[in-house]
Amino acid sequence: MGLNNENGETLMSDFLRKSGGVAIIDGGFATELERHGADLNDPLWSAKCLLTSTDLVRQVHLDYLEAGADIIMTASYQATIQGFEAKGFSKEESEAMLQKSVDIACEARNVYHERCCNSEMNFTSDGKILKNRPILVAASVGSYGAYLADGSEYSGDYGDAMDLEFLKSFHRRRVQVLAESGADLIAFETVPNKIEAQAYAELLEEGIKIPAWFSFNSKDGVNVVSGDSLTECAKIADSCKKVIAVGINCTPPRFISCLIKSIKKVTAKPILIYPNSGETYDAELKQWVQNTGVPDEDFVSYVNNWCEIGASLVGGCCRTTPNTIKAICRTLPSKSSSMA
Ligand code: MET
Ligand SMILES: [Zn+2]
Repeated sequence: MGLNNENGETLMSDFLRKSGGVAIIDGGFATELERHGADLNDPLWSAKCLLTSTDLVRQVHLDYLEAGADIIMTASYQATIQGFEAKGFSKEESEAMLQKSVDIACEARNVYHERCCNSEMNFTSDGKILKNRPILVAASVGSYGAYLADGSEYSGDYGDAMDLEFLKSFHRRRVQVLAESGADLIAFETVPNKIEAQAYAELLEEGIKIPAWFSFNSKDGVNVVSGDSLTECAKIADSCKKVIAVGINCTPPRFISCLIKSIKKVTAKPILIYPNSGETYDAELKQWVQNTGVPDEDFVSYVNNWCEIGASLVGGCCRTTPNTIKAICRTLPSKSSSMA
């Protein structure tokens, strides 16, 4: 199953239909690698594992598929050519690393489909989901602020001197390489401001052959993290033909319903939602602070409401785990009935 033809929109609606109306996105990726012991204190963050622990990357993808995810996102969130070059890699080697992030996710999908074919049950006794279904690989692209790793990913503040052409040239080659990598779509994640959304939209118009989604983050339930208007950001996504879904990630669950309502006012494209656990990230301490986190059951208690008011792709971001994804699957009537 791919979305890579001229008509990504039709294919997305087809995918959603085959997924039972709501598709499930995976959960936190980098934080899950950390939970398995990876040390990601590095400017490359999760992409460091593309250099050191490819087996773990593949395993985490598989864990999410076995938890019920219909879409897995590659380990390329913070994989930038500039970031690899700063570590002494050549341009060719850096591009090969981006390709590798997609190859590993595709391998996990193949292994998963084999396991499904070899299993007579849609469920194993230890609670794994082995149901043959369409799976998409989304090539993750984090923001310029994520590359800077200085907290601007959550402030959206790139300074007054920032301009559109700079951001386009920063992202261009990575987006081109990922678009040719065999991924089904590009996931622009945690987009912190309007100028970066505009840069992505213009890049997509430069002959990029696969569709994309735009996912913004918010810290007040009203605007995106920079203070730019969410509706203006979502309008940029709406006007771009290559964009097949718009939504929110890495934002506390309590803000989500309000954000869905704002997005819905300006687009008819499918809305995607993958909040974090609600804990806050302290950029100075480089730690998650467990003051406002919600347990999986509470997170999951919101999910049906998000779908009722308009979300059609739901998953989790930082600090959510395969257990969160399993719980999302169990709570969605369309998913749980097909598992019985
Ligand atoms: C800071 S948001 C990170 C998003 C990325 N997909 C991950 O889960 O690692
Ligand atoms: Zn996150």
